[in-house]
Amino acid sequence: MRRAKISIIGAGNVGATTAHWCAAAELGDIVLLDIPEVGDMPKGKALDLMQAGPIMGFDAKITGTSNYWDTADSDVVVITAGIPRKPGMSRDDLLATNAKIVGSVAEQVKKTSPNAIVIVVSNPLDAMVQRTWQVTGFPPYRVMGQAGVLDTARFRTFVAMELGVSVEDVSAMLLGGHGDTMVPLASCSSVSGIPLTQLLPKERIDAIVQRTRDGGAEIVQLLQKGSAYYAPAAATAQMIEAIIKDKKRLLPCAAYCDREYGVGGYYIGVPVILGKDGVEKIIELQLTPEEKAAFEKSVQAVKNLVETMNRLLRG
Ligand SMILES: NC(=O)C1=CN([C@@H]2O[C@H](COP(=O)(O)OP(=O)(O)OC[C@H]3O[C@@H](n4cnc5c(N)ncnc54)[C@H](O)[C@@H]3O)[C@@H](O)[C@H]2O)C=CC1
Ligand SMILES: O=C([O-])CC(=O)C(=O)O
Repeated sequence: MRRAKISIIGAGNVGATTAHWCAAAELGDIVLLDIPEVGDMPKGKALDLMQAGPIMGFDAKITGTSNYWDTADSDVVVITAGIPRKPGMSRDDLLATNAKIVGSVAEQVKKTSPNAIVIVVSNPLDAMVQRTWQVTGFPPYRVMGQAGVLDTARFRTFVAMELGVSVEDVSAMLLGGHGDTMVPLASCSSVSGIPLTQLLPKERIDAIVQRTRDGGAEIVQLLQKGSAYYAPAAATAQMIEAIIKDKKRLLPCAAYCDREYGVGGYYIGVPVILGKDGVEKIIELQLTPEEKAAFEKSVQAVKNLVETMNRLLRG
C-alpha cells in the first residue's frame, strides 16, 4: 500500500509539532518546508524527528526542504507559514503580513500539488483559508481551516477540569470564526451523553465559554514568546488522520459556506464530515435565537476581515 504524502509548509512550532504527531501516528511520509532564509532548519528538524522512530516505534520518511517540488503531489498540505502573535496583539493584527505569506504559499501549492487537500492553520484563520481558496482555485471542499478542533479541545479540557472527569468523556461543538466571536455551543456539549447543562450551573458554563474564547490569548500571555502549538498541532493531525483514513469524522472545521447557514460564500467554523474527499458534508444545526445571533455576529466579523484583506491586497 502506498503511504500518504503529507507536506507541512512552515517548519516552526506548529508545523514541526504537527509533523511529530503525524509521525507518531504513522499517518504517512512527511515533508517539512520553510523559506531558504532559515537555512537547513527544516532538514535538521526532519532528521531529528526521524531518529525518534526507532525509540517510539514508528516508520515514516521525514524530509526537510525549501523546494516546493519536494512536496509535489502531496495528498494533504498543511499551511502553518506566517508569523504568530505577541502578547497584547489580536490574531487579526497578523492580517497584512500573513495574507501575503499565505498567498505566496498557496500559489506554490497550486502548482506543485494540484490535487491535494489543504488544511490552513495560519492566522487570522478564517481569512487565511479564504485567501488560500482564492489563490489555489481548488474546489472549496478541498480547502479548509483548523480551528474548531482546537477550540473544542480547550472547552473539553476546561469542563473536565471543572468536573474532575476524564477529558475522553467530554464532547463539545462550536461554531463561528477562530477569534473573540467564536460560539461554543453549550447545548451541544455533554459528558458521556449527559447534557452539560445538567452537570454545571449556567454561570460556570459561561465562565468556561469565556475562557475558551480567550484560550489562545491565555497561552500567548503565559509563553511570552510565540503562541500555542502542542494542541493546535494535535488538532491538525486529527484532521489529517480523518482525511487519510477516510474516517468520516464529524468535527468543527472552517469550511466554505455558501447557502449553508446563509453565509454567502465565506469560510467559517461549522460542523463537517471529514473524509478522503475533504469536507464531504456540512451539518446544519438548529440554533437557538441566542446562538443564531452570536453566530451571525461572528460571520460578520469574518466578512469584515476578508473585505479588509481584499482591500489591502488590491492596494
Ligand atoms: N488555527 C489555529 O488554531 C492556530 C494558528 N496558529 C498560527 O499558525 C501560524 C504559525 O505559528 P507558529 O508555528 O507558532 O509560528 P513559528 O514562527 O514558530 O513558525 C512559522 C514558520 O513559518 C515560516 N515561514 C514564514 N514565511 C514563510 C513562507 N513564505 N513560506 C514558508 N514558510 C514560511 C517561518 O520561517 C517559521 O518557521 C501563526 O500564524 C499562528 O498564529 C497557531 C496556533 C493555532
Ligand atoms: O492564539 C493564537 O494566536 C494562536 C491560536 O490561534 C490559538 O492558540 O488558538
